[in-house]
Amino acid sequence: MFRTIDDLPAEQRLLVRLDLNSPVEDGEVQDNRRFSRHARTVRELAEADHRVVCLAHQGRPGRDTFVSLSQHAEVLSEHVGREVEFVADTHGEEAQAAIEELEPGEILLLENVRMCEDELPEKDPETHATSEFVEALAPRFDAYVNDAYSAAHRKHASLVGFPLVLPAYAGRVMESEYEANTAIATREFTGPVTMVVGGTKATDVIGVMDALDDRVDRFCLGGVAGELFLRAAGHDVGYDLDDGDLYDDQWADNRETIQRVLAEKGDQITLAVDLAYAADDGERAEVPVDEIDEKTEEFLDVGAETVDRYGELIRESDAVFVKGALGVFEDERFADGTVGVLEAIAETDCFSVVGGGDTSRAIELYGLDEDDFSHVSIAGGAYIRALTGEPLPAVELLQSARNRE
Ligand SMILES: Nc1ncnc2c1ncn2[C@@H]1O[C@H](COP(=O)(O)OP(=O)(O)O)[C@@H](O)[C@H]1O
Ligand SMILES: O=C(OP(=O)(O)O)[C@H](O)COP(=O)(O)O
Repeated sequence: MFRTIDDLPAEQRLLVRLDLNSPVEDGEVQDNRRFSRHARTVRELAEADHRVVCLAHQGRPGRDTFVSLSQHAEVLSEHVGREVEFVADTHGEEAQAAIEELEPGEILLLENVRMCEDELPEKDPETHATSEFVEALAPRFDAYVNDAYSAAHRKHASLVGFPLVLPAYAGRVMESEYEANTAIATREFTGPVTMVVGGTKATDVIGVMDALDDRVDRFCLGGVAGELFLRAAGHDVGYDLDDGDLYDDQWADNRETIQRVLAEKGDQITLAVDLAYAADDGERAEVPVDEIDEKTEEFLDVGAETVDRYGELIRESDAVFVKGALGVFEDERFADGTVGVLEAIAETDCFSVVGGGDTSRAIELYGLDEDDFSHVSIAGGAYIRALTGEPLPAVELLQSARNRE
């Protein structure tokens, strides 16, 4: 394991890496769970009289979401309940002056770290540790805290460079995400383990099923990926209507794998028995999968019978993991599958983890209580990698930093 902020000496000058990467609409940064989660770490550090200098990224160069972090400082400040000063500089003179002026308990957010050209190239930690960026900032601090679990799959300077040159600690988000997302591999469960997999990306679903078939007793499928598996099982669904582009390319790329997974792990796989679509009057309608001779509708959710069956399986489970939505829950008419499954989980006392940036959004959208789940992840790509057992470089560095001491 790694050291956490419980192990920090008193009154440190801390460089704290957060992941505040957020949706941006019409130039406006949207508040989301990443702010509230990281605010807990930042508040705890400030209340302990550390000097807290935060580093974070937003978007990628060339994209609309690549904006300054000035708005992030305001949103973060509201969640922390203390002023978060912002400086429009990553590591130059202005940033260094603001860092020097900081008093114990004060919080500063530096500019979008991806505006610094040393940050983004994926390089090994040793190279990043000797970059101008890391060499300019590191001497200003006593220690480095990484709380950016959801970016831990990236080998960027701010994630892998500092733990080589500063004592390194995990923040509260890093700690809780790591523990929950590796639970599927590390915890012993006494009863059945169920995994609900959906969403739009077949490769994610296949990767999870391939990596976890010895840990998971049954997979409940939905979403686009679920429809592709229905196609592999011989149903006349899982292809694009007209000019859609969700199914056919994924089918061409993954057909053999989906068929292999279905053949090898069929006993563990539960597929939808009914699907939902928008009828001519715009209302939700459902059809049993066995009655579909030809796909004439765009299926946007699993049906009520499927939700009942998945609910039964969840109630029998000792642990449930969720990756990907069962339908287009952003449209209220097609939220029944995703919300029905989340409600079933919330009502049980099984160990539960809900992940995937989009899927976890359904929790607040439909008024579910986050506390009814063991863990709601704020990670997307890192969550998938954790489930499939792929290493997260920034986490490994926190672990090796501890071993070096
Ligand atoms: N049948 C479907 N057709 C189109 N989109 C779907 C369908 N089912 C689920 N989705 C979409 O999948 C998205 C979530 O998928 P994905 O990005 O793979 O998962 P996450 O980011 O939550 O891990 C949701 O935004 C939802 O609208
Ligand atoms: O939002 C993030 O990842 P996610 O979309 O997989 O959750 C992280 O901030 C990483 O961002 P990146 O995928 O631009 O490197």
